[in-house]
Amino acid sequence: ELYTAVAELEGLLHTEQVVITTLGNYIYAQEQKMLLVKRYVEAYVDQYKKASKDIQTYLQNPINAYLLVKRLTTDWDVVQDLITENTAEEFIADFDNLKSSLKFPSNEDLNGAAMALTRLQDIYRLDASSLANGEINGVKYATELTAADCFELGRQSYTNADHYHTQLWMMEADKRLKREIHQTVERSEILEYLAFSTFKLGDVGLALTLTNKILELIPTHERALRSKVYYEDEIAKINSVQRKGEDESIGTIQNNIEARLLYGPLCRGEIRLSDEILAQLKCRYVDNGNPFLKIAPFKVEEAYLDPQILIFHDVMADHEIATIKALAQSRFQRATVQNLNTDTMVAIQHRIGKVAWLTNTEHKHVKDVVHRVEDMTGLTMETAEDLQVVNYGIGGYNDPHYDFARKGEKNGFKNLGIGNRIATVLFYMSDVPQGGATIFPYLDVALWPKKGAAAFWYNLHSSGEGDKHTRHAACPVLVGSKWVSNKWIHEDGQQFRRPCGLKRPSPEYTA
Ligand SMILES: O=C(O)CCC(=O)C(=O)O
Ligand SMILES: [Fe+2]
Repeated sequence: ELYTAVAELEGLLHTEQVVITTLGNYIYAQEQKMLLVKRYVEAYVDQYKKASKDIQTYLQNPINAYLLVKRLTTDWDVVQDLITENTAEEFIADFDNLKSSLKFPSNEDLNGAAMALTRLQDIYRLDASSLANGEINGVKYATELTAADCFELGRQSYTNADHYHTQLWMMEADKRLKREIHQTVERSEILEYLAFSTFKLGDVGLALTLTNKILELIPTHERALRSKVYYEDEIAKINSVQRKGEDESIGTIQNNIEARLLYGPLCRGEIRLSDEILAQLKCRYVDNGNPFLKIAPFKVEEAYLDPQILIFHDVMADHEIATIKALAQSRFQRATVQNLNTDTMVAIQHRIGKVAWLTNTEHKHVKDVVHRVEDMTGLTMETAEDLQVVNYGIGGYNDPHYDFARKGEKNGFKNLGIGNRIATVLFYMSDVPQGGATIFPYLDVALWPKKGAAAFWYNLHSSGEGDKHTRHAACPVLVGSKWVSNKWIHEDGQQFRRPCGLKRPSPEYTA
């Protein structure tokens, strides 16, 4: 669970630093030992050369005779001790200590980090070759991947039964391997995964060709020999009966990819509102009739009119952000969201970010922010939920959802007042260099995080019905660390603030 938030990754960098120092010490100790052994060898060579010139004369000298015997007794003992002395053991003990005292990522973390990369690949249409070059959208951010790095991405995809990405990354691994002087992985291993994923994706013919390539490299490769027979059988079957559809897992994975591609264009910023709509959107200063706000009114920008989505600029100060982040960081848990489809595996995966809830009484800055929400919206905070803080790491996202609870849905609202979530105020507590937009797929609206700004919209029509158009999602973070906080406002207590009716009133603001 470490990979989800950039803040957590910092701990791993510390681990790496300690690992580097420990390994450096180990190498130094080994080198010192080898230097000593080398010195003994040099002395042996030196004397041996002298002796070889004239063996008889050399051995007739009692000093030489003594030295020869000494070299092969006590000196040799020293050398032997040096070689057999296990300096490694000492370091192994050190490493065991490190393991228990430092943060080390698990295999699950590795899988999560790899999945995050493949998810970003889909949504932002990043091709494997550029990614392997360390490039994201033309900007070089990272070092190049080796064939082994690509191979591991493929292998992680394989463990998730994601044959599509297995194939992509094994192909990239093979391409890179050809250019490597010091080869980082065995070609036969790449080909094996490549053949299997290719088969799973429906191309038995190519799977067989790839398997034959393995056998060219290693004619006795047992698994390849078995696969060859199997693939040949499959081909024979296809030739007799038209082969039925592939196994379901591929369908599901491809559906997932479809789902991602559906909102990919919005996440990539490829879709813009029409000029007609844009022309109607305005910016203004708003004081909501509040005398205090006359002096410093809110700067409000309309992001959409129906339903109304407003952006409030500069409504969270840097020092408030710092406090809220610090409070949240101390109690992060992996985000969980209620899931109606009961597929628990998926439940963890449709939102990846760390979540913490902050109460008003925790810190003056939290209280100030919540009070500001009341001024911004004109709605009571009496029945609102605590402030929810989220930090999305690389690849962190939130699938399309409604903030309100639908009929028959058990709501998992925190500190809930009675009633549904009438409105959402979403504070952006960081800028995000690439990715991380909040998108409204039905409206073609994408809100790009801007530190200190907040988005505000009503989730419910004034009748209390959920507004279907408010469906929204958080696009995966491509580069950076995204911090937001949600203030969910409830229906209860808003009766005199937002009169109910059958039609949605546009919130009234006095400019
Ligand atoms: O992070 C975002 O941009 C949206 C978050 C969101 O929709 C939620 O937490 O309910
Ligand atoms: Fe939401």
